[in-house]
Order: sequence, then C-alpha cells, then structure tokens
Amino acid sequence: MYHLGFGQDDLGSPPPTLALLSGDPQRASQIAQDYLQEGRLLSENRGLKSYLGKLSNNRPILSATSGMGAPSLSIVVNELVQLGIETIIRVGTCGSIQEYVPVGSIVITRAALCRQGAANDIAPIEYPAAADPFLTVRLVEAARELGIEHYLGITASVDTFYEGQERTDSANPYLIRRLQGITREYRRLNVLNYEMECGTLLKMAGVYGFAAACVCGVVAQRTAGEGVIVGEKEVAVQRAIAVAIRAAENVD
Ligand SMILES: O=P(O)(O)O[C@H]1O[C@H](CO)[C@@H](O)[C@H]1O
Ligand SMILES: O=c1cc[nH]c(=O)[nH]1
Repeated sequence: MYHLGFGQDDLGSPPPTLALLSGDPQRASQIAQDYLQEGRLLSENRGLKSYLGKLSNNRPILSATSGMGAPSLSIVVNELVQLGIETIIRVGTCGSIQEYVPVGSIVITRAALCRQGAANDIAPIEYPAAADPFLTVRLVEAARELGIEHYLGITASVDTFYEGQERTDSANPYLIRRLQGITREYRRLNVLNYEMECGTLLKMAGVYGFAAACVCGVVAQRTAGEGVIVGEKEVAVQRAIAVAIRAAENVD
C-alpha cells in the first residue's frame, strides 16, 4: 500500500481483520508494546507507524496510525480496508464540551456531528456518521468491566483544532462569525466532545461496509479553558486503550 508502506504479504496467516487506529504514532507504538503480544513494526511511512500483534485470545490485530485530521485518516482507512480490515476502533484524545465529562474520563461515540470536508468526498453531507452498535456496546461493556468512568454520546468531529473548536488563544485570535459561540451551541445540543477524525471514519464505515467505533480519552475541558491538561493525558489515553483492547478481545 502506497501510504501505509506494507501489503498483504506482510500480514501473515491468518491476516488481521481488526485494527486499532490512533491519531498519534506514539500511541500506535504504545498499544503494540504494552498491550499486544508479539507486537512488531510493519512500517513507518510518512510518520504513519503500523504494528502487527496478537490479542490475549491469539487473534491477530493491527495497531495503525491515522495521522491528525480526516484527509489523512481517509487515506489510511481506505488502504486498511483494501488489506482486508473489517473492524476499526479509533483510539483517540478529545476535548470535553460538557461540564460533567471530566479530563481523565473517556467518551465512547454513538454518532458524530461530522463537520469535515473529507467526508463530503465520500458521502453526501446528510449521510449519517453512526457508530457500529454492536462494537459500541462492546466498548461500553469493556469500560464497565474495567470500572473506567465513561460517557456514551455524540461527538463533534471537525477539521481544525484551533478555529474549528473555537480556540482564540492561538496564532489566530479571530474567529469567523459562524464559529463564534459554536461550543455553547454544541453543549446545548448535548454534544459531548471535540475531536478530528471520528465523523469521517464512521461515514466511511457506512459507505464501505465495515464496522467502526470510537473511544477517546478526555484531555481538555472546554468549559474551563482551551488548553490540554498535559499532566492527565497519559491516564486518559491508557484508559481509552484498555477499553479498546478489551472490546477488541470480545469482537466475534
Ligand atoms: O490524539 P488523536 O488520536 O490524534 O486525536 C486528537 O488529537 C489531535 C489534536 O490534538 C487530533 O487528531 C484529534 O482528533
Ligand atoms: O481539545 C481537544 C483535545 C484533543 N483533541 C482535540 O481535537 N481537541
């Protein structure tokens, strides 16, 4: 595969049909090293690290990198599906929009408000960005079993970390009118969190015919400020990974 940098022949027998997909290549490594058996690097191309390993039930699994944002994710997901991947769990980070969703907890997406340009190349804007219900229930069950504080709900997937998530403490303090007040509006609409890949992933799943779901560790609390709470990020990420791994182990 041109962008992933590996192909069918690298995947062994039986090949994996399941992938965990992280925005951050470091997280893809962490999953392979700390949570998979026999994890080995398949490729590192354009910063996209991909690992092959096994779950505790011996099932093969990929730990891959989407990169940040929907355009990069769309390329990676397309190539993963060409390689036979049938189930994708995004393991991400996010910013909370609701006061009751604290930093350190996790958000499991049941559907996404998809404000992403790349998704419009794949399906009409009205096309639903819905998570696979069975996979999503697996994530919720995993969080319950592991005793991890979790919230199930709607995620806002947008194209920019700063302007699109209504951040003004950045190189661009000016927000165009349609983004001024958008976080408050989403809060009122019961949207739980902001991130940058899930909506496009879920639309691709509907169109291509694979199962997808998303779990994100909360690293920012947008009712309190704009910044990422770096000191609590690792805990949030580890919780999201643990839940994704447990859910993956229970996929049929
Ligand atoms: O931590 P990851 O998976 O990259 O996810 C979130 O973090 C990045 C922004 O900091 C975006 O990709 C966003 O979706
Ligand atoms: O606030 C945040 C934190 C992580 N990722 C995002 O997209 N937004």
